Amino acid sequence: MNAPALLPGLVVAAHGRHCLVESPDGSRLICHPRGKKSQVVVGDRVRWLASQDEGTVEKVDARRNLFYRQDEIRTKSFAANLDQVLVLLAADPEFSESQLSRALIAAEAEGIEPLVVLNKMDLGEAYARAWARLAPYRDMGHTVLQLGLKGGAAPDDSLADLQARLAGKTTLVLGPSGAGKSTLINRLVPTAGAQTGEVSRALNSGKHTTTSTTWYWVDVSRQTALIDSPGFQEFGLHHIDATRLPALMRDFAPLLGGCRFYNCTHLHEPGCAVREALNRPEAPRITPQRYAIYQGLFEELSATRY
Ligand SMILES: Nc1nc2c(ncn2[C@@H]2O[C@H](COP(=O)(O)OP(=O)(O)OP(=O)(O)O)[C@@H](O)[C@H]2O)c(=O)[nH]1
Ligand SMILES: [Zn+2]
Repeated sequence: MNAPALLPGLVVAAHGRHCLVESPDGSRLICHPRGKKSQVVVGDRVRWLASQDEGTVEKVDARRNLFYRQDEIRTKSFAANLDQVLVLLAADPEFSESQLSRALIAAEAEGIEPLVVLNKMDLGEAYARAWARLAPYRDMGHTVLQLGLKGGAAPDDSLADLQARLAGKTTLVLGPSGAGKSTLINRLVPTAGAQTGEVSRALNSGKHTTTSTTWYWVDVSRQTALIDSPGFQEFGLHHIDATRLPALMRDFAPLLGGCRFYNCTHLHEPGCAVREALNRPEAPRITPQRYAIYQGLFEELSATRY
């Protein structure tokens, strides 16, 4: 007897020991990974085998990239095969530069293009302040877009610009609570509610909890996808070695090689090009905020791990 054929599929949600796999025809079914080797994450392309009304994931295709972050001490969440990461911030609540920097470093480490978006354009003064705090990120070469999802501050133009950048791509959407992540997804994905309902019914046996990472198709032709992932607050970078940090920070990277010592940590060495750029008024510059973030992360990632 021939071995049964493995079927191709895409992981659109994962929860505990089971996941939801979508076939090329759009149909979805619950699969269980076979053994530890086939641990899957959202965005994985897999080969699966039907078994009664469910299936088993037999093989995970090689990943183009894998986006890591750490929710708690031990729980890590991932998504794979991403084209870009959208970090959604808002004028209010005030965003944390540390969280933003961590997300940017995590994306850079996997070669995934980050896109920073500042929402709530209608909040005049607070918006101007938040936009100014993002100036260093624009200067270091990040794409930073304006967005107004509510309040009539030219919202349609800003949304159209963002939509054009998402088209045909798979984008992971991250952001602190209250920035407008759900508002954005509901605007871009008219069927988001139905898609979420289907996933929670399949994976959480009826409980409407959106605690897991979820894939949304934006268009009926299934070319554009958004992945919604909770847990931006605790953004651990434990998979990154401290010495890699400067190369992953776009304001630090161009200065590397200008230090007197080839293995400069940029913390205390004389003749350090990074520290010379600190407080400089014009580019290339390192702001005190970014330098403090680097110092903190360096210490965090150099600490002995058990
Ligand atoms: N003023 C203003 N409020 C907005 C805008 N976009 C979203 N909001 C509001 O901001 C609040 C938070 O939006 P959500 O979409 O729930 O934010 P979220 O990021 O999903 O937050 P969590 O569900 O806590 O993760 C809601 O009351 C929205 O109506 C905007 O452009 N301007
Ligand atoms: Zn240095």
